[in-house]
Amino acid sequence: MERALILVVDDDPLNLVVLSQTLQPQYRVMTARNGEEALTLSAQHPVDLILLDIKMPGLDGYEVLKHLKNQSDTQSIPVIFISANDSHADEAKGLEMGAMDYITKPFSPPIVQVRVKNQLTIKQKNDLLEKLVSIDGLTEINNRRFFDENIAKEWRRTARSNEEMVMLIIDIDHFKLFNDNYGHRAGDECLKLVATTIKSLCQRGSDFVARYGGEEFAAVFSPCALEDAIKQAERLQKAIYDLMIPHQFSPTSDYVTISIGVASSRSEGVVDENSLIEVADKHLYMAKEAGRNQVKAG
Ligand SMILES: Nc1nc2c(ncn2[C@@H]2O[C@H](COP(=O)(O)OP(=O)(O)OP(=O)(O)O)[C@@H](O)[C@H]2O)c(=O)[nH]1
Repeated sequence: MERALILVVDDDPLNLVVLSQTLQPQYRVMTARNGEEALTLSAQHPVDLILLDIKMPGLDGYEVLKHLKNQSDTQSIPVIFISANDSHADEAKGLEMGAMDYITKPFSPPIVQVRVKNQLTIKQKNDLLEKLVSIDGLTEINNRRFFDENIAKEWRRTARSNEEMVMLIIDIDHFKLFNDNYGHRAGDECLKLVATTIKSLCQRGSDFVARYGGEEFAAVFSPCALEDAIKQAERLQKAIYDLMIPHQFSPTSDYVTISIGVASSRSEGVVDENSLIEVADKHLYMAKEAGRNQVKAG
């Protein structure tokens, strides 16, 4: 595993050197001489922990912490305050604002090392927990919770940059008949295979896929033009057919097939992420009505 990345922020160059030397054997260390630089670096790099001096010219440690907590990308980075100030009121203020720990100067290197290690252990556990609650237990792709949290974020991001965003709702055809005839266990295996195939074909940049419901999946592409998403949906449809999972009870085909509804942020009637989902769902319904094993978009 890669060594954790620690950002040390202090306006005193000597402190930066001593803290870097204290941490460097075990961790990767970046340094910042002021609050502004700290915010820039933490926005640009996947920082695991910040050691933050309180009294600095310009933005002080409290203000830096406030900015970090206001940004979704940085709000979960643990912060340990380092300060010459050993007033209990200041310590309480820092912890109240969301700092994880507080070390007073002059610091002892072994204590800094232990406190850093403790916070990194907690962060690793939190990261794992965060990952686990976003993953579907059966298919091991993102779950509905992940989808709900990210569709709104993605909508805001593409709206800000005036880009086009597309959503696919993908549904396995006649899956009840599959379960009823081959058994629930075989149904589970089929779901896993379909999920893995969909995921492997949707790996570009900020694209994401999720299990949306029982035998329904969602894929979100952004930025993406509707015509390109339709081509991708057709590729998906073919890829699932090409798996040649026997489904002799399906009135549609001898193999498992999918129907896909596609909608874009520029489709008629789409004003937010909820209407995007509704329009994609409407197109899925049309694909089912038109005979299944096809893509409908608009
Ligand atoms: N094996 C298995 N089956 C599931 C799971 N989740 C949902 N299902 C099944 O998926 C089936 C969905 O059936 P329907 O909603 O009637 O749809 P369908 O039979 O696929 O028909 P169309 O969508 O109209 O083509 C039901 O039989 C559910 O029990 C799961 O985790 N495992």
